[in-house]
Amino acid sequence: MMTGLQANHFNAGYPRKKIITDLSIPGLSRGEITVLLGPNGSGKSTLLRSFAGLNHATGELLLDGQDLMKQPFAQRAKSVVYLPQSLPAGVHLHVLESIVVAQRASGGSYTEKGETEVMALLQQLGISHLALSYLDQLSGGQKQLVGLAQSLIRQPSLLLLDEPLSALDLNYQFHVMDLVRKETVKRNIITVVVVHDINIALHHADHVLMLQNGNLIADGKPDEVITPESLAQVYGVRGRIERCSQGRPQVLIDGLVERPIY
Ligand SMILES: Nc1ncnc2c1ncn2[C@@H]1O[C@H](COP(=O)(O)OP(=O)(O)OP(=O)(O)O)[C@@H](O)[C@H]1O
Repeated sequence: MMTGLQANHFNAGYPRKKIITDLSIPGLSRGEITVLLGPNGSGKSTLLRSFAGLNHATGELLLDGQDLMKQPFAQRAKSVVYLPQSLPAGVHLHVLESIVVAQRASGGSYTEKGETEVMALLQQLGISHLALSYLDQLSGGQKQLVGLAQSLIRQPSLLLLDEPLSALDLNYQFHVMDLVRKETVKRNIITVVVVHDINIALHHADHVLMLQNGNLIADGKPDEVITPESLAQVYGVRGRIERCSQGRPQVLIDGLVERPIY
């Protein structure tokens, strides 16, 4: 049986607006982080939400050979977790309660072992001191970390994170991507993360997908996908790939291409 995630002739969008058309992804492996890149409005959130069954979509979406599109929503929600760009506002629960609710939503029950697991996760994320704080009293970055804890505790096979770093400082961005990597490997799950920072993708991704106008225009290893040519074509910028002192590639942007594509 083929393990991992595969999409065939996948279409997604809104009642009067097709966004993703005839997209095929040959394979995203378990134990790997895939970063989904693309300009604003290119369809990244639409694609992630439709993988989670939250948007209208057609086509085939195979998780370990099983077509998620044929599963009832409740069944799909046991293996696929989508973390939106921001948590819903006005939820008057404290952090611990909100994570217990997430755990129960996936069929888990709050046992002593479960409680130890929740506290260990909060500790790893550096937010155990916030366990009894109310969600609506947290900073944007703290809310993102709680959202990540709620997602991980649900033990998905497919973890979809929509801009989980956008409110985090530089140190936390690295810390969180490191943690996501460890959890992805330890739990042997498929993780797809939307980020805008190309250097985060170069540094942390095993695999990169690049979207433009709802089309998948590149799919491969970070240094195969992130090239001066793709940066010019997709983002309309002139970029160089240089090596930092530790030999890692990083992108430097010199300016816009003369005739921007968009
Ligand atoms: N609920 C909706 N109804 C109709 N059109 C929508 C809806 N949500 C998004 N769109 C449209 O779908 C297209 C893709 O939006 P999407 O949010 O998927 O892009 P994105 O790549 O995630 O963008 P960003 O980087 O800005 O978050 C845009 O043209 C947007 O206007």
